[in-house]
Amino acid sequence: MTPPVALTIAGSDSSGGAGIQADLKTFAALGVFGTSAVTALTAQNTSGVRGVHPVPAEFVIAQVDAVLDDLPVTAVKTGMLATADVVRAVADLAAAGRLPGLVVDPVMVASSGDPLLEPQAERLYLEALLPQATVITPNVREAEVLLDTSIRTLTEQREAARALGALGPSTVVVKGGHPVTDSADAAVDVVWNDGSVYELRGPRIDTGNNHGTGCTFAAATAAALAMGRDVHGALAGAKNFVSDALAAGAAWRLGQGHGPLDHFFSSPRSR
Ligand SMILES: Nc1ncnc2c1ncn2[C@@H]1O[C@H](COP(=O)(O)OP(=O)(O)O)[C@@H](O)[C@H]1O
Ligand SMILES: Cc1ncc(COP(=O)(O)OP(=O)(O)O)c(N)n1
Repeated sequence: MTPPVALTIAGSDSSGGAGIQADLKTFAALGVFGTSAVTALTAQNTSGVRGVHPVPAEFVIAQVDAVLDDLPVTAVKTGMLATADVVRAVADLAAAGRLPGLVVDPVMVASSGDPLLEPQAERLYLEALLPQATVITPNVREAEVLLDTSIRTLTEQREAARALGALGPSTVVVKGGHPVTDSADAAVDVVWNDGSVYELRGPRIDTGNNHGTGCTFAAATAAALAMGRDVHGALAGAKNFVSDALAAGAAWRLGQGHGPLDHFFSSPRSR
C-alpha cells in the first residue's frame, strides 16, 4: 500500500539521535514515508555540538521544491532552521500555502547548551513563521525566549501557551521535558487550542538518554497529521510515542553523554 508522505526541514545530527535523523526514524517507525530538506550540517555527538555548517537558504528551498513538486506530502515538520534567511524562506513557503499540516519546532539551543539558531532569527519566528503553523512545539526554555519571560510553574507554562496562541498558530504545545518546579515527577506538556488549554501528562522517565526528545515529539505529531489524524489525536499519539521510545532506550549505552531514544521500540530487536 502507498504510505502517507511527510517532509522534515531540519538540521543533520551526525550522532543520529536528533535532527533529521530522529525525524526520519520517527516517520519510519510510524509507517510514514519520510522526505527531508537539510538546513545545516552539525558535527555533533551525545556530549555536544562541535560545529555547524549552515546550508544557504536558496538550496534549502531547492530541496523543498524538489520534494513538493514530485511527492504527495501531507504534513511538514520544521526543526533546526539555523539562520534568519532560512526562517524567512520557510515562512514565505508557508505563506504561499505550500506547507500542509505544518508543525514548527522552534529549535534554538541543544540540550548540551550549544546554540542552533542565529539570535536575529528569533524575531522572524515570532513575526513570520509561528503565526502560520498548524502546531508549534517550543520547550519551556524556547517559550521563555519567544515571550521574553520566565516560566517556573505549571501556571506560568499554561499562561505561556495562551500567549503564544495569541500570535496566530492553530495549536501550541509548551513541552515540559525540562521540569518546572511543580511538575518534577511528571512530564507535563501544556496544549493551547482554539482558546482552551489542557495537559498531556506522563510519568517522568528517569534516564539520561534524552537526546532528541523534542525532534521526536514534533516528528511524531507531523507523522500523525500526515496520516489524517486530527490534532488532538496526533498530539496524544506523539506523547505516547516519545514516552515509549524514552522508556525503551533508558538502559542502553550509546555514547558518553546524553544518549538517544529507541525509536524502534516495537521492532523485533527491542522485544
Ligand atoms: N524524562 C522524561 N520523561 C518523560 N517524558 C519526557 C522526558 N523528557 C522529555 N519528555 C517528553 O519529551 C517531549 C519533548 O519535550 P522536551 O524534552 O521538553 O523537548 P526538547 O527536546 O525540545 O527540549 C515532551 O513530550 C516531553 O514531555
Ligand atoms: C541538528 C539538531 N537539531 C535539533 C537538535 C535539538 O534536538 P531536541 O530534540 O530539541 O533535543 P535535545 O537538544 O534536547 O536533545 C539538535 N541537537 N540537533
